[in-house]
Amino acid sequence: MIEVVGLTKVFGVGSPNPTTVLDEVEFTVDSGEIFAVVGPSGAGKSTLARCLNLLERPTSGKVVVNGEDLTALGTSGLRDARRRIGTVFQSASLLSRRTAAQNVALPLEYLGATKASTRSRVADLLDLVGLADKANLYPHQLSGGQRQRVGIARALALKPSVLLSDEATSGLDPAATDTFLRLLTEVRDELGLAVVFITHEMDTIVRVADTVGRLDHGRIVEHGRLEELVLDPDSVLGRALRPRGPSASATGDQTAVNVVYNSTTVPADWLTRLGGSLGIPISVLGANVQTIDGTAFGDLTVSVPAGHASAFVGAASELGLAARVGEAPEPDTDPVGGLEHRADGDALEKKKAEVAA
Ligand SMILES: Nc1ncnc2c1ncn2[C@@H]1O[C@H](COP(=O)(O)OP(=O)(O)OP(=O)(O)O)[C@@H](O)[C@H]1O
Repeated sequence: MIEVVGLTKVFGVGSPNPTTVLDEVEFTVDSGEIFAVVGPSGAGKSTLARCLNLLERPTSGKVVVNGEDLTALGTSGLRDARRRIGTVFQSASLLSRRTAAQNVALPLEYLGATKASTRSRVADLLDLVGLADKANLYPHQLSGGQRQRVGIARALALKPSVLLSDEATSGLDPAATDTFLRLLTEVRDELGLAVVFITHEMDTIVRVADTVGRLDHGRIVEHGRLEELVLDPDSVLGRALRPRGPSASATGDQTAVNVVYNSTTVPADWLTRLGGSLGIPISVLGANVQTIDGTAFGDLTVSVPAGHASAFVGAASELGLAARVGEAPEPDTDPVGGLEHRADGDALEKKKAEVAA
């Protein structure tokens, strides 16, 4: 379990122009839970990742893992504390002159583990991520997805209780992303990890997250369980998690109504029922239905004859749908920033050095 309490990072403290990049960030991730953090470019995601794994000292606030405040530790304690949080970076950040097995062994060697115990643990870890047969290959001989799996194995080498995934699926093709996400949920379940999953890819969140937080200007401005956010017509995150193409517009004598529902609380034939009970024609102008954890979540815009919109909203609410007059609103903020960003060469080298240190 990881608890983040009042986490604040100010760059340039004491300078004339200090910059507050993280501002009282708070969240808790239980063991066995995946918490996704999403936010536009510049929101503070990388800084949050670096403060969580203590590569960066927060200005104030706490990072508490299984009851122990890691931020209170001195420099020598910090080295040990880092072991409790394993990190998978963007582009895996493997050392190019080491084989897959040697990369996974790195944290163990650093810890001073014996050669025999390192060999056995590395074999187990590569087996866990499905790469036992690639142990002696170098990073350039592996696919991007395989490199990320080596990254997971390395992050798990010291048996952390928290796994931090920092834009780890950026740049992976859909199949490799699928494999990575499946592996993430498997290790979460098998090892009971608390996972902090930092990303700008909303579709990955829908597939793995239990809870989601939206970071904006260094603050968590929205936070909740995935299913609740998806069903909330007023949530910026919810709208971004329900991607939908443009809807047709309601014609002159019709009114558009936006409807959001989930299949566990709404009868499957809700549309027919509403049309029948109200005695009006209902047309679908646009729709998205997606399945999260076996439950279908729908977001529709329908048109009803003008003058019947309020009656439709009332009847829909009685059936358990969230309905309101108007088209589905566009997000007022783009929570993902819409950018693919990749670590540049220097940043990668820096991260590699940090991992190796
Ligand atoms: N060392 C630093 N000194 C001063 N400002 C910094 C420093 N590092 C980051 N920042 C600023 O903090 C803000 C957040 O940066 P950060 O890299 O954490 O955002 P991000 O959400 O990860 O962005 P992106 O998605 O584009 O990578 C930015 O405005 C950035 O300029």
